[in-house]
This record gives sequence, structure tokens and C-alpha cells, in this order.
Amino acid sequence: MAKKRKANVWKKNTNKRNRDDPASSKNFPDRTEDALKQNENFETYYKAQKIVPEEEWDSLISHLKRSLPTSFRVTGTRIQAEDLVTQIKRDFIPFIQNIEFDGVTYEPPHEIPWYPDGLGWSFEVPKIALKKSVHLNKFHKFLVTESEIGNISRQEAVSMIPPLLLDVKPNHAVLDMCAAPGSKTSQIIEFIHADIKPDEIPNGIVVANDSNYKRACMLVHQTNRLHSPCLIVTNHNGERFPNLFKRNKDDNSEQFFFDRILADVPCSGDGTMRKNPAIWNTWNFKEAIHLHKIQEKILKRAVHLVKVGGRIVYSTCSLNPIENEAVVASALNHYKGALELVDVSDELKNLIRRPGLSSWKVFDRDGVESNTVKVEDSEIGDKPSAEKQDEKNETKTLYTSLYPPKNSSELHLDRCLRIYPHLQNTGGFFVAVLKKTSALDATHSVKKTVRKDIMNSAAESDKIEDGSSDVAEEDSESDTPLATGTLGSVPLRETEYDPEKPRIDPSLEENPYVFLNPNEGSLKSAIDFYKISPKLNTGGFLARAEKSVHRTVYFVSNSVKELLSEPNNKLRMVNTGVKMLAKPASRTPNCEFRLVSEGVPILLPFIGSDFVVDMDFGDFSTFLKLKNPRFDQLSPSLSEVVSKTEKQISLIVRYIPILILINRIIYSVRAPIILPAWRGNDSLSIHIDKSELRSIIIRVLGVDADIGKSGFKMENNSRTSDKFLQEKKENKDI
Ligand SMILES: C[S@@+](CC[C@H](N)C(=O)[O-])C[C@H]1O[C@@H](n2cnc3c(N)ncnc32)[C@H](O)[C@@H]1O
Repeated sequence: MAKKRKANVWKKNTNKRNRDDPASSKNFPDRTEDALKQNENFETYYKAQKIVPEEEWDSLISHLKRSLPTSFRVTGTRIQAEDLVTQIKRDFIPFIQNIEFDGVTYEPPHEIPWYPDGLGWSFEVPKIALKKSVHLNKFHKFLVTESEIGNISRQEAVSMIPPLLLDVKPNHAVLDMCAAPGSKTSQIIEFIHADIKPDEIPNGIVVANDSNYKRACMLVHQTNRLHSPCLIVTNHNGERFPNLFKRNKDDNSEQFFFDRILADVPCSGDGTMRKNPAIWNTWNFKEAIHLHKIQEKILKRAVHLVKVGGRIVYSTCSLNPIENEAVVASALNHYKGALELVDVSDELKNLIRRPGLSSWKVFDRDGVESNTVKVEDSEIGDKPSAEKQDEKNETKTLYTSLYPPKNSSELHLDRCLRIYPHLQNTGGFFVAVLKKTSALDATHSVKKTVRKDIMNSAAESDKIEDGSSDVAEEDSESDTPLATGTLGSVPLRETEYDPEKPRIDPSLEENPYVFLNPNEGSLKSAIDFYKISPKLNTGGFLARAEKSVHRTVYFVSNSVKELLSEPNNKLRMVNTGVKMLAKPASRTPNCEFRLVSEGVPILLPFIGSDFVVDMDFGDFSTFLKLKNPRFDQLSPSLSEVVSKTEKQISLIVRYIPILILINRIIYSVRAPIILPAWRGNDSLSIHIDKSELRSIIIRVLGVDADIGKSGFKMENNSRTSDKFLQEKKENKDI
């Protein structure tokens, strides 16, 4: 039966430049920013979708046109994070109250009410104002320095939600399927390490994946700052992420399932218009139809990879039900009886959210509303409802999975979370939390053979939609290698360690990693020299394999080692391991390897105590100020201790702060500070980069520092720091 065509709601596109209208010309300078933030199609589309009640529409649109508040998370171990929050509240907030700029008064930075433990922050001051006020400028500089060294992570507030709802525990195996650039991966890694004792390495694993190699490299850069031995960065198409295996207790290989999977899929991103105003100009409703299929395949693959009882969080920064509820509904129906939406109304209680939609409209590529296709239950899936050709010979396919299913009320789509900009002054976001309730059976398979009846035509369309002819999600072996590069690879010569055979997929042009035998060669010498206890999993040392000497030695946790050592696992790995040992450019008399700063916190509980130098406040401040003090510039007692150590070796400097209270305010860090140092012939030099040194100086000495080649120039960081330094001089430590 011929379908009745509805009116084309997209006919008028106000964004189209009219050559005869000078106001639309690029050269016409007086268009206000707001005037550029217009897209009639966008408004018509979302009004038709009834995403918010009519009376909220204006508020939604006006928020979308405003710039986005800056938000950030405080990272690190609990005690370190608490120190930094104390510092923000003590040294910055009191001085940046009632900021006025261009006649508008802005609130000072404030905690995000729904982020646990006060670790999420937001502030609305425009960037330009940051430069105008001295105190704001200092706060801005502080944020930049702390972000560089990873103590603070700038992240859009709504983007912090998915990892929180993933409910990650330190023993979980987590897969982040579309992870770059990595802000959510960083959060997940922090959860894996939360509340772990200093001499423990978590059992959990984080596999962070991205199909785009360059973006996977950005992911490496972002996550490297966290120094986690539990992380593996991979480069697979998430739609075909390979099955992984592990050894069972009978030493047989069995499938390895993840406890948690995050599918933060590629999306149209129209929830990020506040941050990316260009979307106002480029937005078009067809993109969602294209993305829907990719999103659906990624989510379905996640269902195959998660364990029974495990959680999947599906998220987008799009407001479009085609990319959101339609994808979730399709997965729920495909895995009927094995997958359900979790009611998270009790989680993140202070987060204002709206329920997911149970009905929405589908528009064909001409912008004509398309009727919901009547399909039998057994047909729910990918079958295209309509196909036709236009003049450009472009296939126009509307999959049944785009439409609200007729059983949508049974699926509890209202359990999905919709976050709109006007609810709490954020970006727009969508999150669905799913649980796998039972093992999958043959009916859940998406292999061509099983679903031939309905997949044939969809498979044809897939070739057109995403350039891939492979729709069998479990057929991961056929995944073709993506572009590769050399990031992080270390030039190596023939190994003297006789490494075990590399287990990594050789199709990846990255140098594969090899595990090093801790009982042989210079690794054994280094382990013996630094008296590293076997309690540290010394089998977890690895290096990049190539015909060269291993100049850098990395370290992974037991769980990562097990996963990487399993011969059936074919991972295209971009990066793993924390740098632990490195060979200095010039030969050293005692040990070939020096300690690397990234690895020092892991090594500290396991290294021989004669390599750890404890400093009191006086010596530690001398050490920070001079960067490489001679022994005679240190206190006599410390000078005596370090003089007795061997020359030309790495040492670890530890400062365990004592509390300094002035008028009941804590003026000291509480987390121990641990730094690598090089013991020269008669001096001790600090081995960290400038940003980290500057951050520590601010935290410990309460002064801002301009770090030059020899020592640093101090600047008062805040009014309190004057008092602080004075009190320190008077030795009021308690
Ligand atoms: C929304 S971004 C992810 C943002 C990231 N989760 C974060 O918080 O920083 C989507 C990512 O998916 C990647 N991507 C696109 N298609 C993919 C696929 N088929 N499989 C895996 N990753 C994909 C993109 O390269 C992009 O980095």
C-alpha cells in the first residue's frame, strides 16, 4: 500500500547562505554571535520529537545558545584529591567571590552537586574574564598546571556521568569501547585504583579502545598521566572487538568476559552545541540515521563481551532519539530475555534528569515523516522498511530499528537518562544503563547464517552505510588492520633478556611488547641492585620488542599480564604498562637502569629501604628550591645519610607532611610526596618536570614559582601564603 507522504518539514533552511542577501555574506561583520546560533531545522526536528514540554522549549534553546561553564574533576588517590580540594577552597575561592565582568556578576567556582565526594567542580566565568582579574588568572594558571600533570582533569560535567553509573570496582575488568580522547577512561582508571593500599596493585583491568589510531594515541597521552599498570590501549573497530580468552583452573582457554563495558559511541554531538557552536551551522537530521547503525552494532557487540550480571553503559552527547532510545530498544529486543535497562533513579540523586522517550518520529532523507512500520515481533531487527533510489543513485534505507518498537512500553525506556542544558546549566547528554541477565543463545547471534532471513537486505545496506561488508559481529578475525604509527615505541636492539615469544598480533605495526625474564640479564641486575621485593609481580616487566637493547622497561599488573600472555588473544595493542626503568644516555657505574618518575609510586613499597631518603620540611623545601642541592646545603643529619649512599644512582625522596594548623585551617598537604632523585657525586638532583615541580612548590610551600634553570623565583600565591610562610618560619608545625 502506498504510504501517504507527509509535509516536508525541512523545506526552509534558514542557514543556507543567500548570495543576494548581504547579511548572509561572510564579509558582513555585524552579525551577532547569537544570530549565528540559529537552525530552524534543528528546532523543528526537536519540537516534533517533543523532547521537552512546550513550556520548557525557550529555556532549552536559550541555554543551548549560552557558552558552557568550565568544569573539572580533581583526580588522584583519595587523600591527594582531598588535599587539592582543600587548596582550592583555601587559596582561591575566598579571593574570587562576586566576579564582575561586563556588568554581569558571576558565581565563584562551586562543587557539582551530584558528583561524589566534592571532586567535581564547575564555574561560569568567561575565558576573557580569566585574563582580566589577577586572582582569576592565578586560579586559571593553577588549573592549567594541575591539568598538565594530571591532578585535575578538565571535563564536561555531563561527560562525567557514564563512568559514575558504570559502578566500577577495583577488581573489575572494564572495556571502554570508544575511548578517545580518554576523559571517561581516566575516570574509570581512578575508580579501579580508588581505596587501594599503597603496597597493592588492583586486580582490575581497563581495556581502552578506539578505532581511530591517531585518537588512540591521544588516549595514550591522556591516560599516561595516571601511571596505571592496569591499562591496555587497543585499536579495534568496536563493532568487531575480538573475543578474549583466559586460562581456567584446568589450564584450558575459556572466554573472558568484562564486568563493565562503556559504549560512549560516536554521535552527532548536538548536545555539545554550547561548547561547539559550529554545530548550529552543520547540524542535519540525516547524520543520526547513518550513525544509528554503527551505534547499534557497537552496543550489540558489547552485549556479547559483557559477563552475565555485568553492566553496560551506553551514552551519547546527542539529544536525538534515533541515536539514543532507538538504539537501546533495538538491542533490548534483539537480546530479549538476556538484557534489561537498569533503574538508576537511586544513583546520583542530585542529578536532575528526564526519562527516556518511548515514542519518537522518524523522518526519511527528504525530511518527510515516515510512518511507523508494522513489523511482527519475530521481525524486529535490521530489516529495511523502505528502499528507494534518488537521482544520485543513493540508497535510502530506513531500518525498522529506527522506529519506536510496538512493545516500547515493555522495555522501560523511561529508565534511560536524558540530561538537558537548562536542567542544571550543562551540555546535553543521554545515558542508558543495561544489565546482561543471562547467557546468550543461538537466537541472539547476529551471524549472517542465523539471521539470513532479515540480514540479507540489511547487509547490503551496511556496505553502503559504513563501507564494510562484514555484519557478523563475532567474525572478529576478519578485522583488517588500521593505520599504525610508532608512538611510544622504543628503539631496541637484539635482546639480552631472551624474552618470551611475543603474544601480540603481529599485524599491528607497533613494536609488540615482550615480557622480560626477571631472573636474567640486566633486569635481574637491576632488581637485585634496587632490592626489589618479589612481592611486586616481577614477572610483569616488559619492553617493546625490536632488534635493539631495551632502553625502557615497563610494568603491568598480574591481571594484564595474564590477559596478554594468553596465546588466543589477538589484540592490536597500542600501549600498555607504566615506565619503570630507563637506561641513561651515558653509562653509570652501579646499575644500568635509573628509576623513572612514573614508576616510583608503584615501586616505593617494594624497593630496598636504603634507596628511600626521608626529608623533613626544611630539607624538602631546600630540595625544591635548589633542585640539585649539594650535600653541604642540606641539614647535617640528611647530608650524612645521603653521603653514605653509592654514587651515581637513583634514589626516592619522600616527604611525609605534618599538619600545620593556623586558626583551625589546615595549611599543609596530607598525602606523602614521593619524587625520584639522582644521587650525583656530591649533590642530589630532583628528577621531575617543571610543571610537576611547580605544582608541588605551590602545594608544599604555598607560593607560586617561576622555575628557571637554577632554582626558582617565588611569588606570593595568596594572601594566606604570607601568613603561612611566616608561621612556618616560627616553627608552628604541630
Ligand atoms: C564520543 S567519542 C568518545 C569520547 C570518549 N569516550 C571520552 O570520554 O573521551 C567517540 C569515539 O569513538 C571512536 N569511534 C568511532 N567509531 C568507532 C568504532 N566503530 N569503534 C570504536 N571506536 C569508534 C571515535 O574515534 C571517537 O574517538
